[in-house]
Amino acid sequence: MTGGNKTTRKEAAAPAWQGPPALLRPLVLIGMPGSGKSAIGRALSARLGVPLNDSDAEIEAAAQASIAEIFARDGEAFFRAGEAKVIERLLAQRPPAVIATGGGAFLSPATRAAVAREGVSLWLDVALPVLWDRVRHKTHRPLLQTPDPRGRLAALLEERGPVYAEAALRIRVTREQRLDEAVEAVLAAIAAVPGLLRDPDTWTRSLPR
Ligand SMILES: Nc1ncnc2c1ncn2[C@@H]1O[C@H](COP(=O)(O)OP(=O)(O)O)[C@@H](O)[C@H]1O
Ligand SMILES: O=C(O)C1=C[C@@H](OP(=O)(O)O)[C@@H](O)[C@H](O)C1
Ligand SMILES: [Mg+2]
Repeated sequence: MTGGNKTTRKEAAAPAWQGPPALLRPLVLIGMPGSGKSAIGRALSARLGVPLNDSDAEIEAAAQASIAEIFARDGEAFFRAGEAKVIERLLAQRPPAVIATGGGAFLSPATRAAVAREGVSLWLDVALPVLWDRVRHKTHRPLLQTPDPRGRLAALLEERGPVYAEAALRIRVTREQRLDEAVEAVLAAIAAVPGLLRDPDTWTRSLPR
């Protein structure tokens, strides 16, 4: 630990963006629970000066209930239908936002088609042991409230991996990578996509060497 000194050189070199919204199309983060969609999405949106829309948070606000309550009260199918509608709506919002999806959202063929049409998808690919360490002490994910949550997580990764692989972009995030480093890796990947970032050179020039 570095104690209370929170202002590192890297943080000082990467302030929140003050210019016009940098994204020209929505960027849709996909991946397993614990892959960092919400956390990376939040930091990346501040970096780019665009809104962060988290589909789970939108659903919770609309239903005035937590994801766990919605699963228990209305069932997963109801949640999935709401999730698909919310993502369609977020894709149409302007200025284009960073959209953090829930881990199961990209499994819907209709959602995959809408994302490919309107935006750019990016898979945060994180290995099972890292995912497990991040989610094991959390209780807000109903799919993992089972007698064998690690087994469930492994099964979900096995089943979903080939579908996540359909994303336009893929970033492998390792255990060693800090959140700000993962954000820079995402930025480098999206700067290489034509028509996604305004003035992509601005972003690649600011990357640490
Ligand atoms: N690159 C990273 N390094 C360290 N911790 C991370 C990283 N990405 C995410 N986390 C942490 O892992 C946990 C799960 O992340 P979260 O963003 O909620 O994942 P998701 O939305 O994909 O389920 C959070 O506590 C978050 O702060
Ligand atoms: O993987 C899933 O099917 C889910 C992931 C959760 O979001 P995170 O991926 O942000 O944890 C949330 O949407 C819900 O609990 C279902
Ligand atoms: Mg999330």
